[in-house]
Amino acid sequence: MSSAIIAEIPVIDLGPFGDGDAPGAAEVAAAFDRACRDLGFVVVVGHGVPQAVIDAAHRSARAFFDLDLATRERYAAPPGGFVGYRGLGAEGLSYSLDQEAAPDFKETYTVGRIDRGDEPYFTSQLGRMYMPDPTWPAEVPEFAASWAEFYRQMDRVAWRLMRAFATALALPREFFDDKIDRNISCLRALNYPHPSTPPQPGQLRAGAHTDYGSLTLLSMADAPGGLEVQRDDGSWAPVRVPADAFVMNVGDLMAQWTNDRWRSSMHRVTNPPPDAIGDTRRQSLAFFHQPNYDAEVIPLASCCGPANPPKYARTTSGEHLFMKMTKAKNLNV
Ligand SMILES: O=C(O)CCC(=O)C(=O)O
Ligand SMILES: [Fe+2]
Repeated sequence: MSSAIIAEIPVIDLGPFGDGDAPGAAEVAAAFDRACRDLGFVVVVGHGVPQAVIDAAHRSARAFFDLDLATRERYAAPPGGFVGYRGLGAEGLSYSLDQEAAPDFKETYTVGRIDRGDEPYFTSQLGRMYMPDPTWPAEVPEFAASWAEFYRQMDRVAWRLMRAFATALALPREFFDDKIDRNISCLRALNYPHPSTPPQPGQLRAGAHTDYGSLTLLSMADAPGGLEVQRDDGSWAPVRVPADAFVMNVGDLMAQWTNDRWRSSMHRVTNPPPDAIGDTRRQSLAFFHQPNYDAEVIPLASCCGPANPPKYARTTSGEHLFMKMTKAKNLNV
């Protein structure tokens, strides 16, 4: 990792934040405010997720993608659904920004919220759409348990980050608690195969896009052809993290909540260089944190003023997600 990369994507230790009441909390929150005003990308260390939990989730995903295609396709997302397997070419993230290009050269496996209650919030038609039953590939026996554990741990990290966000925005630290206590986050493994033929014109591993929700946490195994974030001048900065750290990036809903004080930056996953040697397969695990589907998102008063009127109309977490997923062809509706 070059020092330029380290300098560009700040590293923040979440440990001293605690749950928002630890002595170092204010300092950690201030570091997030600075980073989120800048590129909106942070390398998070001290997150508390055991390495064994991270490794087990990666191993299960890898074992799934190693199954033959016919088996993988048995777990294909049903029409109109987004959980389960989606093969090469099923999705183009650039479409979510109305940019047509060749589809992403990736395959994915996704689960929605795992712990659900029996109240209407969960059992209603909307609840079932945003939180469909997860499907677990039987051929990888440890998949279900390793992913359920990883999901819960990531949910906890995201909850702490949202407390850091509230503190950073001079709100009561509990401000987001009741907006994310029944969140509709999804956990997705992305497998970028080693390409055996050159990419189609304009085809990337993942086209340029912004993420839709409050924040995204990414765990990745390093490989040629990786994540890049767009700088102000339009150029792209590589994002690399060690296997024990997560990349955190701000999503659209946080940008809207903060009236663009914070940035939901464009990012993409590039192809491996044509002269890359050996296997360039790459895998990442993304936890897309998405508030409760009925949580209202209205620019915060503390981020607006006479010189800075609200730029966004009211939306809800669910409405925003539905609109973006429909465009990206995550939902066949
Ligand atoms: O695989 C990665 O590193 C990032 C993928 C990504 O940005 C996404 O799926 O939203
Ligand atoms: Fe993304």
